[in-house]
Amino acid sequence: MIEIKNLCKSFEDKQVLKDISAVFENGKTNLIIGQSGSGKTVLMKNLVGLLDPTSGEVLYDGRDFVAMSKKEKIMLRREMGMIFQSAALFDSQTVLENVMFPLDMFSNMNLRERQQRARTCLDRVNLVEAERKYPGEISGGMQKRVAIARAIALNPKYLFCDEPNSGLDPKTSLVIDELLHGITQEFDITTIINTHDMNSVMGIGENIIYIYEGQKEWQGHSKDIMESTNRKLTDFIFASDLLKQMRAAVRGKE
Ligand SMILES: Nc1ncnc2c1ncn2[C@@H]1O[C@H](COP(=O)(O)OP(=O)(O)OP(=O)(O)O)[C@@H](O)[C@H]1O
Repeated sequence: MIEIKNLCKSFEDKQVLKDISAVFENGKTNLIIGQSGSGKTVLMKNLVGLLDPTSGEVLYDGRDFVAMSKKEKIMLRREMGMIFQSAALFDSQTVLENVMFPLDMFSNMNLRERQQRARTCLDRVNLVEAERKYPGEISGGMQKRVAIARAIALNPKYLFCDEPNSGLDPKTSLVIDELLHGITQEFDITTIINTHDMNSVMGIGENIIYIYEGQKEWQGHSKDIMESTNRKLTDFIFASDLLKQMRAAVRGKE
């Protein structure tokens, strides 16, 4: 579980995050949503330590991340897996080598053990057959699955995903969402996903935090969205006519 308390972040005189408190639960897919420029990326960067909050607390299972020494932060980072918007794979390394990379860097395993662990992770994302291929030889969806396999190689307690579905078609996005959701439950990970994808919001939004102009405007489950009377949230979620009609149909049936 990750908890943030009264988190504020300013750049010079511009306040981007305004007093955000929230809990991101383990075993659940926690989603951060909001308009472009609302502060989602800045929030995620404060969580993983790429930015320091101006004030407030970030607690990893009660451990105060902001107050930690550099060495303690490095230790904690080993418990974090990250999936970036672009899959961020090494083009000159095979799929297997890419997944082995964090094990090469941070584990004491011998080569055989590292290969075995990487294959187990590739198996979890149904990609064992691609282990000898290079990133340039596989599809964008497959690259994302390799990135997921790499992110779980060290058995992370916390998983951060920045726009995991960007550039993917809806069907492939669904595969990625199901994978992230499945892994989160299976390994009881605290997963935090920064997303614009409304299919993800409705499909795997177990704990959604809606940021509006740097403030937490709403928090809840995707099931609560249909019933919500929060105008800022519904204007954002149901921005398209199709979604507006779907909502009207659901509410009409009640
Ligand atoms: N290093 C920085 N210095 C100054 N301002 C910054 C910095 N990083 C972000 N900002 C500002 O913070 C605000 C929030 O940016 P952020 O990237 O978090 O938005 P976002 O919600 O992730 O948007 P998007 O959905 O488009 O990625 C923006 O106004 C941005 O210009």
